[in-house]
Amino acid sequence: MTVLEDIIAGVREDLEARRAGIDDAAIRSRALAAPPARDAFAALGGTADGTGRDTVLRVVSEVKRKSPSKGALADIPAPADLAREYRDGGASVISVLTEERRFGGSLADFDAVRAAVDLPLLRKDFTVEPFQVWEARAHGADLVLLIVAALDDGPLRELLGLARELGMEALVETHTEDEVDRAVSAGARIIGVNVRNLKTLDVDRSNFARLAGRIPPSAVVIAESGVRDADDVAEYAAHGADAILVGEALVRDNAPADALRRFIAAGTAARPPRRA
Ligand SMILES: O=P(O)(O)OC[C@@H](O)[C@@H](O)c1c[nH]c2ccccc12
Repeated sequence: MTVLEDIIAGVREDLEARRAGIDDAAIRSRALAAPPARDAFAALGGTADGTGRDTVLRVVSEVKRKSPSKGALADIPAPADLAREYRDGGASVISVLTEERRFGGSLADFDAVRAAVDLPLLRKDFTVEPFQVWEARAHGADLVLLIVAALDDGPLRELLGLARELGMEALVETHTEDEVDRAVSAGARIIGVNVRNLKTLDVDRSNFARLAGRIPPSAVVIAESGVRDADDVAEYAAHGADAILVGEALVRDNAPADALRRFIAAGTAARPPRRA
């Protein structure tokens, strides 16, 4: 069993436990009653013709307590306070991990962040069932995560379609050429290249440059994982990242807002001219 399969088995068990407490009809009506989703694609600089590439490097800042590769990363007594720091530092989107077993996240963390800031929020979890998409919207999410390695084409399209029906977008995460091509043909317009292989947890930053060029300019390209400092940000930006997704380096920093400002400045300065 790969790490990814192992995580998903736990996610499915936890999902069944939550479903015992709230039925499908109830979660759907909560989702439909929630205030409308914010436009995450625009917040990330996306435009239909790709002109967003002229603008600043955007950051998706993550609330991440622990990870399967590194264990505990930071004590986060109040996710709402961290979220306000992220907002003040210029985050475009905040990602909140809700996977409990390996990442120490929860929907309670998500709710706390939702109550504290008005930015678009990514519900970061291993989304494998439509119920999780309804649930995300019911909690005020604007984006869900769809990991191509975890989904066949049918479910990938179905979950992406449902997210959009509910007014949300999806961050469609890839790690190989084939996954990028599957994301593009499914119609994804926010595509992440995760330099961490979720089957082995190995990080290879050079993967980003290799894969980013396959993504059409109409999509927002997000470099995910492995940012240690402003030099890493500049490198991703130079290779075509419109945005970066950062967890560890921000949660470990005593002044995350300042770190964010440095990342945004370094990434914006390194961005190449817009691709034709
Ligand atoms: O902490 P890092 O190295 O900055 O990585 C953040 C983010 O990319 C990582 O948390 C992540 C990327 N894809 C995921 C899928 C599920 C859970 C977590 C992730």
